[in-house]
Amino acid sequence: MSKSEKQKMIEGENYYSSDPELVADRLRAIDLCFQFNHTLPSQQQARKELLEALLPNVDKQAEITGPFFCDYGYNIKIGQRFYANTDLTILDIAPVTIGDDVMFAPHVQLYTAAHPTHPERRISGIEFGKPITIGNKVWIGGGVIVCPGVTIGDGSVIGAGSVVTKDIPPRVVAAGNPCRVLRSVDED
Ligand SMILES: CC(=O)SCCNC(=O)CCNC(=O)[C@H](O)C(C)(C)COP(=O)(O)OP(=O)(O)OC[C@H]1O[C@@H](n2cnc3c(N)ncnc32)[C@H](O)[C@@H]1OP(=O)(O)O
Repeated sequence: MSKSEKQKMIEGENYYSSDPELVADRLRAIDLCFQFNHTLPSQQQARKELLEALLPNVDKQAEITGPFFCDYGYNIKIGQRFYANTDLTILDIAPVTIGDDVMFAPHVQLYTAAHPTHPERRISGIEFGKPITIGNKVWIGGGVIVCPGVTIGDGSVIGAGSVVTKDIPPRVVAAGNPCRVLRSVDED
């Protein structure tokens, strides 16, 4: 049996996002994001239920300030004691895996989504994703963009405004565009 466009998307193969199953999944997710983003901060139970419906693979105690945006929701896994400050965007075409005790500052953007750089192939509508993995005890500073395929090691810190284009090892402070290792966290 041939793979569905959804299977191809999750497995990082070329796929078409115009596939009806994916269009329906995205509509469901962005409706839930919209509803979540239009609750009052004090509507704690409603916010919790909306996040649980949107993010079935995220620890139920995760704290996401909002506004929050994602494409599908079911491709995002987050461990215990997660906190995200305002305006988190996760384009979860491919799996996004976040460990325990992770903290995001405002305006963090995780992009698994990619399009061909070749213009004629790009306008054909074909696209693909690459997974993003963030280890345990990571702190990501304000305005950071994490590009497709990147892994950030356990215990690392990413400085504000960084664009992370390549893997970052465990237990380092890294910053800049492109993001480079500055020092070990153990020098603190
Ligand atoms: C939930 C929440 O998190 S809300 C809080 C939001 N706060 C933030 O997002 C702040 C994030 N913090 C940072 O970006 C900090 O600069 C850190 C943690 C990355 C680095 O802090 P420190 O280890 O104290 O580094 P320090 O200030 O000594 O700078 C060391 C060098 O790195 C450079 N540097 C530090 N941060 C950055 C950065 N974000 N981008 C580029 N370069 C940087 C400095 O300019 C300095 O360069 P130099 O050696 O040429 O002078």
